Amino acid sequence: MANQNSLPLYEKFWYKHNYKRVTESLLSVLLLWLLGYRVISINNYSFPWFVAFLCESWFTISWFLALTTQWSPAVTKTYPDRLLQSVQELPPVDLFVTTADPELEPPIITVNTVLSLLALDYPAHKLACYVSDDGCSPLTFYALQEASKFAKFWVPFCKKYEVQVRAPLRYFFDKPEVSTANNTPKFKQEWLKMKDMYDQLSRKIDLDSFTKSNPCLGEFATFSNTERTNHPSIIQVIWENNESLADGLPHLIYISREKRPKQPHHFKAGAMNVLTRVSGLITNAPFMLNVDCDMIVSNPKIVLHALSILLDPKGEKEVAFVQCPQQFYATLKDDPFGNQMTILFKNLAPGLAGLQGPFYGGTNCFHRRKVIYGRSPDNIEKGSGISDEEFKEKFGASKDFLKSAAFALKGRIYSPNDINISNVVDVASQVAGCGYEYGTGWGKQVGWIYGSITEDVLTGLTIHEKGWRSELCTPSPIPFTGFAPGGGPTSMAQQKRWATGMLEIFICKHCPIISSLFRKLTLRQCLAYMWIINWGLQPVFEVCYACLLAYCIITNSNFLPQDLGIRIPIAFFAIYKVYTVCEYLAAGLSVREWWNNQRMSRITSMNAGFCAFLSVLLKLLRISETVFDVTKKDLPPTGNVLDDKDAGRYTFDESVVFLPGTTILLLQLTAMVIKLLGLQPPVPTPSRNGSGLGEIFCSVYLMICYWPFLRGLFETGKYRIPMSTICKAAILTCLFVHLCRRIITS
Ligand SMILES: O=c1ccn([C@@H]2O[C@H](COP(=O)(O)OP(=O)(O)O[C@H]3O[C@H](CO)[C@@H](O)[C@H](O)[C@H]3O)[C@@H](O)[C@H]2O)c(=O)[nH]1
Ligand SMILES: [Mn+2]
Repeated sequence: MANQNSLPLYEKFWYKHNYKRVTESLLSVLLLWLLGYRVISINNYSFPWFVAFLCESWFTISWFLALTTQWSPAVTKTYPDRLLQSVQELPPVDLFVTTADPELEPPIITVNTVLSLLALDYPAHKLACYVSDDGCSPLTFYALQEASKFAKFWVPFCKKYEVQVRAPLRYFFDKPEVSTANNTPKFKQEWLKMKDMYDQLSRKIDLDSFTKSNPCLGEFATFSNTERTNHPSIIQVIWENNESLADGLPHLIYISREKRPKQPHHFKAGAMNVLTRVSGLITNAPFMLNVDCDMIVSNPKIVLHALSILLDPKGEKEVAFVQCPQQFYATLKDDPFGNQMTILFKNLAPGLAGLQGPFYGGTNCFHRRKVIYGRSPDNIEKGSGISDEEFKEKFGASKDFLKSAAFALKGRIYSPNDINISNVVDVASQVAGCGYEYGTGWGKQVGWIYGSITEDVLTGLTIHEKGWRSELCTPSPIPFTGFAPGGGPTSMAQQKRWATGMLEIFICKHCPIISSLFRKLTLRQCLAYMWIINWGLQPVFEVCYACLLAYCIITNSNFLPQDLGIRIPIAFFAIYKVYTVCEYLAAGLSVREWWNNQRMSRITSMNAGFCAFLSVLLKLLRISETVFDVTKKDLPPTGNVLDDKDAGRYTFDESVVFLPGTTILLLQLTAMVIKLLGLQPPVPTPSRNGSGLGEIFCSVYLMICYWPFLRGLFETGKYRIPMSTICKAAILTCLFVHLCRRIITS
């Protein structure tokens, strides 16, 4: 462990962004002014005025939540060289990869992630890579076996030539890396050989050719008679670093936890808990890095950077986990689907780093094992302080596991020289069984916490509420890159899952407000959590606001001030748009990208967010349960992405997630038609004005935001909104118009 007197292994700097603060304060004043104006103009009181006031109050709250989250951003700087000088021996680190479905997550992607982990710049005998396969797929197993054979050539190649991106998929298809070492004929020869081997590997693990080759024979016999949701635990040691060679290959272990149809398996959180227990029995490293199957390491020194924080004398007492940012690779130009979240991450992550620390993002994160086992920062020095009985109740009945957990909690490294991996496999199968957690603390006090399909944020929250901090680690080059989901259905499903998960957190006993009042979550961190939870709440108000627009035009009433007060929302709108454009330009992004994000944030919120709200309502009413739908991961196109005209086109499917948006669009169109044909009723009270330019402008603006949907009404194939959705939306629109008419005639 680090020497107490040495220089800090990492430092944190808070930076000021006065320009941002001034503009945002000005915008806040405008928002408050608008609310104040609504309250004092008694003459304007009406139903639309009241609804508008309600929605705008909510938008103002959201604005303040975002404001405090981003108010005092910080960055950390790590010093891995100091780390290497100050520690006698580097600690072991367990590496976890999760995959769930060989069709949605092609094994070649998982293989690349695993290869990039095996090739980390860290002593190989201190690393062990565990792959959890929730798909129970012989192909994934076979792919990993082949990958480990390939790794014997690949890893030395990477280390010899200091390759930076150690995933062949990217190394061979990106622009060639330039370095002095790779200009020799020898290098070129080896490069060609590696590329050839990789091509063979990818051909072998292709889904179609594999299915044809009857995969249940020989080594794959364990997979015969298994179904994805009904099979015993399968644990296979694919590669064991027998002689503990520092320059060999890390252990590679395949795990498919037991699944039975009637037993809840808790999706990814359940998989993570199995990984934690199995690795606890085998290597029991005090630190664990977890990545999704598509998150490739693009900075091989990342472990050293993260450990600089975790082993720093101060960090050791306070920091529970180190989160690296999520960025995407081979993304489409100008972010047509608004899902690369560049600006969001740019503001949010440092903002959080300046508070209690970044949220746990589910991937690219280094955890301390004892924190995952439920340790609080204040009982670090004290013993575990609980009886054997309680200990067993918390961690389950496996004696071997209890022993390893006791070691981990004391922060001691389990000396594995008496452990022969192949011998522990039996015990490991037991802790990977689906009955193991029954009646224990797993998922409640220990491990990844159950109850939300964004288990990551929930687990991070339970750690923060114990008083731990977390840190952001952003060395250059960026440590991990993943694949951004495609547009349309995939991205909507993901956004809906996130918003649903956030709401589940809001209604569970770890709700940030409770945690802040009664536990150790700091107030501003609580507001930051509330800000992301708001992804599932704000959509309700957005949908109301959009309906209000149509209502005002259809009934010839107004909700916007018609005197000089109109200048307040106009000023807000103008300043906000100019300010956000500048923010994009300053980050080196285009105006197009800005616009795509502006409009997509309306679309995702009103569709995915609103549906998430409804699905949580259904869960509360016990009508349906929420599920974790895995995001489909597409291989990056081998051709030039920029040439593919269709790549950025919005696609639809039958999912109800598109219904709110389609309805809102039809409503605005109907309102416009009513206005243009002069079908609006006369103004109800003569002392009032009817709907004005303001309402028309807002409605037109909304339709421009919904451009992909507008096109979707007339396109063909997957670019078209399905007829069934259009019909449902049309029925809802008719109902709404009918209701409006009823209200005015009554
Ligand atoms: O039953 C399941 C479902 C998912 N996964 C794995 O979980 C990971 C994340 O799933 P993905 O479909 O890629 O979801 P994303 O929305 O891209 O993931 C983000 O959001 C999730 C929470 O919703 C977090 O768990 C992820 O870490 C975070 O990257 C993948 O490796 C999956 O293989 C499982 O292991 N078992
Ligand atoms: Mn993902």
